[in-house]
Order: sequence, then structure tokens, then C-alpha cells
Amino acid sequence: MTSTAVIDVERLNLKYGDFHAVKDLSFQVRRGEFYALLGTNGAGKTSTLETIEGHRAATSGSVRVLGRSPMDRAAVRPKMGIMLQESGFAPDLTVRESVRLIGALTRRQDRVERVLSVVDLTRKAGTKVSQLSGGEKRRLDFATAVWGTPELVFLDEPTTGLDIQSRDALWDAVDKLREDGSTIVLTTHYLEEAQQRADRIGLMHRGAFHQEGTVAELTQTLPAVIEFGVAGAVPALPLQARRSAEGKVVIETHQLQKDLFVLLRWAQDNAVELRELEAGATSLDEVFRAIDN
Ligand SMILES: Nc1ncnc2c1ncn2[C@@H]1O[C@H](COP(=O)(O)OP(=O)(O)OP(=O)(O)O)[C@@H](O)[C@H]1O
Repeated sequence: MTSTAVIDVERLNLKYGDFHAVKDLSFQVRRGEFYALLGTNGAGKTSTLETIEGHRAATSGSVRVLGRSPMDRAAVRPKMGIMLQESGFAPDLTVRESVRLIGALTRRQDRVERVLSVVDLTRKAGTKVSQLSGGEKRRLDFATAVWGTPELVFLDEPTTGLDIQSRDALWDAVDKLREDGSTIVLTTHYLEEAQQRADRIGLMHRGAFHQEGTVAELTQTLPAVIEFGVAGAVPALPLQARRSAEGKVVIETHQLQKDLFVLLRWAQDNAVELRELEAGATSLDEVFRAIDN
């Protein structure tokens, strides 16, 4: 393991009876990195993360977290903040009591009022968990990742059910965790969130990596896209194009800058207005769509 690896997975295999859910998976997450573990349904993300978090034993292979076995819970667990999809706080506890409980369980030091403020639940501090809205419950789940600024933070679908203000606030808080040195592991089906923030992405399919790398490395395997709308008839385009389902003109290219220049000159020469012009690397959505099921 390199000295900066916070998570080191070597040839991990997980089997459920005869079913081979994770196959010889190897990857590392470096200190301070934002790593997104993404994948198709049933790819093995949850199984892999549960092993790293110490909830599940590997069938074979080695997993090291912060230099130790994840089964060494007394040493490793206090350094990890895990925001599950459903934390299952007791419905009869108040928000303040729940946050205090997080503190007692993690044994990290922090202040209840600070964490309530970060997850924007100060005004709900005296409210029972059973009376929180879905988004408020999700923000309370997020408190488990914030309390005591853990060295390693796992975020499992963190923004599900959050409105745009709460999502922005959550990502601001994650940025703050990173500034304070936390390593972040995200899993989500909202690919745009990973595309905007992840340093590296592990893209799983059927128990193994389909691809692993930076967003640029993943997206550069597919052509870049130029897209625009036009009103009425247009002169013949100097580039190969197709129409999208919404009637927009779509040009796929491996030489974005050159073809964009050709297009803009053509539009200028022919007095064509390019409406809602967009040009750039393809999205992670397309990388996913290209996976052969
Ligand atoms: N306890 C279990 N017993 C048998 N098979 C299981 C068990 N848990 C998971 N699996 C299977 O292992 C595979 C991987 O499941 P896992 O939950 O790790 O996938 P995932 O990538 O998290 O999927 P999703 O995106 O759909 O949540 C799936 O085919 C699933 O049906």
C-alpha cells in the first residue's frame, strides 16, 4: 500500500452462495481524494462498500482501511463517518438527542450546536425524528458524516429527497470537510453530481470495473458533443450531424475545437442563429449508456 492510500482493496471477491457478486476488484483511494464508486444496478457497489466499512467479510482478497483491517472496528470505526441511505434514528428521539447520540457512538469530539447548524437543523433541534420531513431526515443522516470531521467519509446517495438549497448546502459542507482533510467516498445514481466533483471514478458493472479514472479519462473514450437548435430550413451543414428526439442538431466529434470553429464560421457566413448552443465532453450518462448490458 502506498503511504497516502486511505482505502486499499486488492483482488476483492464476494460471493453470495454460488453467486459471484464482486470479482477480483482492486482499487485505492488516496488521502484527501473525492472518489465516486458508481455503477449499474446490481454491479456490486453496496457489497464492496459494506466490506470496506467492516459490515461484511470478504470471500477472498485483502481490504485495508486507514492501514488496518476494517474488522478492527475499535480502531477504524471512530475515524469513519458513514451516511447510509437510511440511518434509522429512533423516531421518539429529538433531533438534538439524535445528534448527541451520533457523538456518543462515534467517540469523536464535536459540538451539537455546530453540527445542527452545518446540517441546517438548528430550528428543528427539539422536534422528534418522527415529525421530520423526508429532506430533514436526510439532513439528520448527513450529521453522521459531519460529526467530528471524520478522516474518511462515506456518502451513500446523499442528496436523495433534498431540495436544491439543501443540496447546495450539503455540497458546501462536503467541500469544508475536504478543506479540513477528509477523504470522501460517494456512491450515487445522480451522475452529474459525481461528474462535477469526483477526482476519480470507479465505474462498476457486473462485479468488476468497467472503467476507472478521472472524469476526463472516462468521458474521452466517447466523442464530444455539439448540440444546437435552428429555426426553419438551414443550408447544408459542413459536418456530419443528426437530429435528436427534441429536434436539435447533434454533432459528435473527436476534434471538438476544430469542428466548433467550422460550425461557427458556417453559421456566420450563412446568417444562421444557433439556439441554445452547447459544446463539450460527453456526459457520464453517455458513458453509462455505452455499457453493454
Ligand atoms: N444477501 C445477498 N444474497 C444474495 N445475493 C445478493 C445479496 N446481496 C446482494 N446480492 C446480489 O449481489 C449483486 C450486487 O449487489 P449490490 O447490492 O452490491 O449492488 P449495487 O451495485 O449496490 O446495486 P444497486 O445500484 O442496484 O443498489 C446483485 O446482483 C444482488 O442481487
